[in-house]
Amino acid sequence: MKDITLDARPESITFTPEKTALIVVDMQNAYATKGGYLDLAGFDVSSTAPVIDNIKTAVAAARKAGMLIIWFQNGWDSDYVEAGGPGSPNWHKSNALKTMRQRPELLGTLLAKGGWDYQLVDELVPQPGDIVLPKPRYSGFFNTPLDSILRSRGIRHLVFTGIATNVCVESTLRDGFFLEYFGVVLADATHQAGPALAQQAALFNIETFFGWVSDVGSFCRALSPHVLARIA
Ligand SMILES: NC(=O)N/C=C\C(=O)O
Repeated sequence: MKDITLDARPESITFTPEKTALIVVDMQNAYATKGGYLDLAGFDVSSTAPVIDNIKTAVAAARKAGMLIIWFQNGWDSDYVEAGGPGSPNWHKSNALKTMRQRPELLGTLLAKGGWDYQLVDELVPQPGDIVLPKPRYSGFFNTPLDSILRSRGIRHLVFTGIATNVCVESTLRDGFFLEYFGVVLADATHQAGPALAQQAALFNIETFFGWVSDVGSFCRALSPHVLARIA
């Protein structure tokens, strides 16, 4: 197992691919497809197609390099018991729940397990050996087995892709920081919920306070000698 060095901001970062996970956050129809939750709630999802392509490229490179791939799906049971009632801030702040309160005909559809909105987009298909994890809140560390999955494999470095940069990606990376994980975001494999400034602000926060920011081209370039060495 050899280390690789990835060009990143504010400085390059070195890690062992076999001891690193690529985390794909919430690439569900809800967040990336017209007619899904974000679109119905008034967020712009018109430029998510290149992000999906870039995630596909990053996942393929990571898999060849021996990295663990973890896919998150955000949501709840179709009765929304897991979402929490009025006693939970989630009930008050979740735009999916708010949208359904405004449009009761959508109840049971947005972010509901088993439905189209909850499904990963057609272009991104987990493979045997990948791990698919449901999560009930923005952070992938909250009420999920993520930490023990990573610790049991000796994984300390996390490479993040997915939607939304400023919500679930940033929340998971921040919680990882507090748990002593090194978090890197591939900026062109992420997309914000909200205006472009939300993307810039999230990347600024990550680069300055919580982790590192790179891109899919740099990630693939950094991994390619490692992939060739694994094949030889
Ligand atoms: N996956 C996310 O970043 N989600 C953002 C908002 C939401 O789920 O309401």
